[in-house]
Amino acid sequence: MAIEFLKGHGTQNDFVLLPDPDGRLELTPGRVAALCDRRRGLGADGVLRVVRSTALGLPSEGEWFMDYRNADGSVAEMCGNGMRVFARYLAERGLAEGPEFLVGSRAGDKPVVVHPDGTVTVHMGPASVTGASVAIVDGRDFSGVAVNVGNPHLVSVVDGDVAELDLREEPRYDEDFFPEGVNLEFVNPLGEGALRMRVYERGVGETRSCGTGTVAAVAAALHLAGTDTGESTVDVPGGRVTVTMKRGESTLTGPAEFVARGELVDEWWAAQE
Ligand SMILES: N[C@@H](CCC[C@H](N)C(=O)O)C(=O)O
Repeated sequence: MAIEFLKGHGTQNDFVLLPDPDGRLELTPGRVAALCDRRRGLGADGVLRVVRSTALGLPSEGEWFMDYRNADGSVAEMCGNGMRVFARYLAERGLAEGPEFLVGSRAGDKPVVVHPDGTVTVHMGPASVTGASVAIVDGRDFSGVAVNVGNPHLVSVVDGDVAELDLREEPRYDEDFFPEGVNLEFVNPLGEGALRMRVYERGVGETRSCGTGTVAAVAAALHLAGTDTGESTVDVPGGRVTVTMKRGESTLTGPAEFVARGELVDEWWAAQE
């Protein structure tokens, strides 16, 4: 059976899409890690399996479910950049009707709007501040705001330029506070309604963008300013997104691009465990 794939990205957070409407693929952690490997596979930060909600038996009112996996093969609740790419794929393939529709995720159903220029707005839902903790980079402590966007984040506003941080190794964090692991964002305010951000993603490493991370960053910045309402651009190494927050409810708008499509080699797929 030929297995189709597409390669796409949202602000250079890149994904392999696997259309699998009836949930027939045996998508093991080993196969996900092999697909995402930039030398022995296609290379990506994560995999987006395009599957009907009914095929997975997961509760969703949307016809389609974004089954997201990190590059190390782990499952995560939500991926904001992936959701934009996923929504554009459904719209362009004619699998979803109209520019506005619902997509299922492990963090709940997300209303999406695919704009005529190919950018996508995702209604991300609540971004909840859950406390305070500390990330340690290169022996330096960075206090941060913990934010849940369906998945866990710790956002640290940094005094110096975020470009100077060494994120080759995973920063340390309080494992008692984040028993499921955490995505770590480092942020510079750039003035009213503008942030710059770098991120070290759980299950991946440093990526060039993280959509849920940008929402967490804006929620944390607003929280520190004593509000839960506002709008901000977020510049990441891979581009720019815009986040709005209204009484803790968020939207994420940004690009969704496709690079390639093709078929996996059957023998290669079969050889992965
Ligand atoms: N890149 C994603 C987030 C993917 C999941 C994350 N690594 C986790 O484990 O929670 C995004 O754009 O939101």
